[in-house]
Amino acid sequence: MAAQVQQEAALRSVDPSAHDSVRDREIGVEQEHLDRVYRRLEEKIHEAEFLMNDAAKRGQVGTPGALAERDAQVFRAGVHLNRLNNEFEDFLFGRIDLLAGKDGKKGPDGAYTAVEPAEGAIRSDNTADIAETLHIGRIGVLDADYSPLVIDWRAPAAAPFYRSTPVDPGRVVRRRVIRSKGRRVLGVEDDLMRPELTAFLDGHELPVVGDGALMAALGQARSHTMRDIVASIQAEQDLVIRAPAASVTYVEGGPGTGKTAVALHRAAYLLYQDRRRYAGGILIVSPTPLLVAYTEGVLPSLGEEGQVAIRAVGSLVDGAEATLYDSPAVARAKGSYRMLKVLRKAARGALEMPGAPASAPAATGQLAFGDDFGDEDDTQPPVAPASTPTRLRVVAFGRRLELEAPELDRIRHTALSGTAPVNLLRPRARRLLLDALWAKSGAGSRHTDPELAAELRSSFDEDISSEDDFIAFLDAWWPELTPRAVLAAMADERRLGRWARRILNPGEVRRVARSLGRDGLSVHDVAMLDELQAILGTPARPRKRREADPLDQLTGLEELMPVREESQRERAERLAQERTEYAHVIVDEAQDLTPMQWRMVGRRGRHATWTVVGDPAQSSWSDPDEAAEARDEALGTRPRRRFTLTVNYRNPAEIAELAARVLALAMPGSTSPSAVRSTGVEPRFSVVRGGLAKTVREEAARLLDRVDGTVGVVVAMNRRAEAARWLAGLGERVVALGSLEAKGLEYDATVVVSPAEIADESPAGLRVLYVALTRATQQLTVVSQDRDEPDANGVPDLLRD
Ligand SMILES: Nc1ncnc2c1ncn2[C@@H]1O[C@H](COP(=O)(O)OP(=O)(O)OP(=O)(O)O)[C@@H](O)[C@H]1O
Repeated sequence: MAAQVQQEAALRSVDPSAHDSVRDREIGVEQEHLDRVYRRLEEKIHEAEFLMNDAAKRGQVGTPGALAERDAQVFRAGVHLNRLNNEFEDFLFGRIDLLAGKDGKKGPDGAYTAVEPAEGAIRSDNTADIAETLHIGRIGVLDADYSPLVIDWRAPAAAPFYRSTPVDPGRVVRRRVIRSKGRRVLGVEDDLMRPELTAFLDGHELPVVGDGALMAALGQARSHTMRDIVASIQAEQDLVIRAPAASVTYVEGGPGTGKTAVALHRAAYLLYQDRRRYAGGILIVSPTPLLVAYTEGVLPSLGEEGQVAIRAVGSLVDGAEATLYDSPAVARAKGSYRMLKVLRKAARGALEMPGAPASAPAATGQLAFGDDFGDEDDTQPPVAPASTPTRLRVVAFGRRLELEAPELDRIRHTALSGTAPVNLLRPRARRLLLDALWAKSGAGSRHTDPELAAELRSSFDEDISSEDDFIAFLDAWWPELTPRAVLAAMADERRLGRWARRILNPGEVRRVARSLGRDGLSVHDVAMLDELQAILGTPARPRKRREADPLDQLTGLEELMPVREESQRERAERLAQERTEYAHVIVDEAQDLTPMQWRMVGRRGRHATWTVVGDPAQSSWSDPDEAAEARDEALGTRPRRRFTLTVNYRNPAEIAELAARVLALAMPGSTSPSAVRSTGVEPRFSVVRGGLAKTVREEAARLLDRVDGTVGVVVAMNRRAEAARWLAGLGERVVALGSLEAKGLEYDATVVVSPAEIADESPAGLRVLYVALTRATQQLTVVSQDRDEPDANGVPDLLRD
């Protein structure tokens, strides 16, 4: 509540009488500053280049260390300018005007460190002078005299830009957001933190321009990619972004409270704080490829690439990419802890059917999902069980030795006792076979001299191990199993039934087996593959020698300039690809991870610090308690630091209010976040007339006319394909998506089709409907069919007050 009061006060504190001439003058002021920043950067490049040329001419290269430092300086300045010119639309985006501080201490970035104003900074007639002005940008730039021209947004001196509120303003009098493109300043928006104060800057009263930066940002049309919020991060969000990285930072908040945005900005902040530590990589786990695609531009816009991997939960295992959704019943079986027990049995049981394919069919790698949601009744041909050798025959010392099926079974059973990874037990099984054959041969009892007996035994082992029949037998009887092969083996209903006895019920066995017989992998299959990899283990292989990397040989600047930049990025990408463990793991939409997925993600952060963001009210997983247990297991005993975000920046109050009715049904007693703005546009209710397709198409077209940006049409999962057809020809601004795919995304306007259908499609359906209803930034239309039981105004039963 306190946070909301602060927000509202901040938003009211704007001078409405600001004239365009004042605005133009203030844009001019900021333009001058931006010009100075660019001049300084160019100066730095020239300085470095001059030093280098001069040294080269005179042949005075100095120490190798000094030369390398100078080369690096030129390189850094070049990269800076390049990035400023090409990548950052709004490199300089903020400014704060501050009162004099309590003491005169300066920090490493050249700014005063005091947070509170000095006594007497505000005179008794409520006037004051601005003592310090700081500009905030995506990277820091110092002037020739080391005074700060631009402060990096992640530096401590930039914190008041985000933290100051009218309730707790600190030294900040005016906070300004600057909009620029390339080298041109386009606009400014001010918020007054001390509206009661008349402040002077260089003898002139401080001018105030605009309607407030946050509102300007929230009112902008949406595109299909997320924007960074670096210019308007709010105080409660800033606390999370800058929270110390130790242990686990746990963030909860309702829809639209900025959890995803905060998670991404936190990654950039952590890298800035301790780049060396996070060279070990930061992993961001996202629920869907659609959300990955939506968010992956944010970090590059903050100047961070390479060190951060954003991966969908279905793409965490190298070489596997989920392309299918499972039906709710199958997902429940595959995602729960019960599946862990089944996999352990399957990994051991699969040894008995070595004919299983070595790998399942390759995934397509597309972002689209298959259309098998709810198709449990499709019949799939069962996979024919392959045979296991049931007898071992070898010849030793001129005698034929045999082991029959019961003996082989006993040996396998002994070899498999314990929990060691199955693939690592092959040497043990081999030894047990040799022991049994040796016993059969009776040779051991013929020699009483232990030394002679040992020698004989050793040559017996050597002879047999090199026999082709024995090698072929071992390969067939104890093959090296791959996770894919075991998963494929589980597609056989009879086998799966054996492995899942008393764990899954017969209906679950049938459905899971059928789902595993399809082409392609589901998100839940990927977690199973990862678990199997851990259960099976990878036998050690002889190491390949690493090829010499020509980059390791580079020393001179000519090579450094053009080659190094490109190749370092390539190398970072390669390393990121190869990485399986991370220094920090950020889990977005954490409420959706199943126990099996938590185990998979946990393996990637065994030694990591964590940031976990989520909203239990949006969970599409049916058993939250089981998931919480798995989460706690993955995070271990690390201490938790908890934050709650309370303000909804996405939905106008009119939409948030409607969604809150569903929240009351989905999670009675929970509170929804308070919407930061209202648009005066109530949600629209439309009842199907002349067919569902026609109605939805008309409503989507209507919204396309009313908003500048995107329109999302959210349908139950099994209607995705037909919904895409309904919208054909309406253009790229409109998309159809299944209820589960809507997670984390947002649109200017949405059409939610048949709330009852979405609510009924899974045990977590009401929470999924809550997600669907909270995707719009401006307008929402709800289309009802008969099963929604709309009233005279078209309001469906589920959404009535
Ligand atoms: N401080 C801010 N300034 C400007 N825009 C903001 C701010 N905070 C959040 N937003 C915007 O609000 C919207 C919602 O943010 P985000 O998607 O991060 O919320 P969320 O909590 O992850 O939502 P959900 O739980 O529904 O996925 C985004 O458009 C984001 O850019």
